[in-house]
Amino acid sequence: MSFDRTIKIAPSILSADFANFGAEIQAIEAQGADWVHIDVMDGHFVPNLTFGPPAVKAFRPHVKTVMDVHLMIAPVDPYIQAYADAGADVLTAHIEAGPHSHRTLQAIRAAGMKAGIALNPGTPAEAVEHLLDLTDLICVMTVNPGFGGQKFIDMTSKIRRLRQMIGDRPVHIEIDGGVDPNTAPLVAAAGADVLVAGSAVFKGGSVDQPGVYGDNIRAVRAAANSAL
Ligand SMILES: O=C(CO)[C@H](O)[C@H](O)COP(=O)(O)O
Repeated sequence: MSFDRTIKIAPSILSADFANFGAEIQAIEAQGADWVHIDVMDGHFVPNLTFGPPAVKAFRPHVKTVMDVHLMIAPVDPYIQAYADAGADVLTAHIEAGPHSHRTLQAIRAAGMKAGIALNPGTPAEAVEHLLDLTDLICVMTVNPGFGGQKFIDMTSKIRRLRQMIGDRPVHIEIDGGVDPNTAPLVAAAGADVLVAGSAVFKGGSVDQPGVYGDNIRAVRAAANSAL
């Protein structure tokens, strides 16, 4: 996985047809998705339950791009190897999930994955300042995590601050929650390069009408690029 700061669209399969993940992943990739975003929720760190390592392993053969796994679980450390074995390319843990994020990021890299750290809307940019040399991606939540389809919370000043703190390090800033053609320009202008979008990509489409996914992905990408 090489680093660049061009806009990347990462559809969240939280908004896909849960009875048809393989075909949904193939459809979004064929329609221009750059990464595939997988939301792992434990019903404890967030009030919703989704996938575990066996499901992520089952998605792996369908993902030809980047499998971006976002852990909304606590604790994280006991499960890092399981997600490496499942084939995650990027594994992101929340800074709020435990007291030892420094150790967690080291363990994710040691297991052969890119290491991400996510911040809830209430967590300031400075919380990850000591982690910048250990992280490949900072995920800025623009909703309170747990569900798709929520209203965007403006975190543009946090994104700007993070980009300033990151300097010339090869660190992605990913935005997760409420990203659509209206909000994408705000976050792109502030310095984000990976845009997670669930509802905005999957709305109106299906594996039988995959062109809608393509239209939706192009609309988010064009809106983001128009701000650069
Ligand atoms: O992490 C998430 C929720 O915790 C989802 O990835 C996120 O909400 C994307 O969905 P949408 O684009 O519909 O807001």
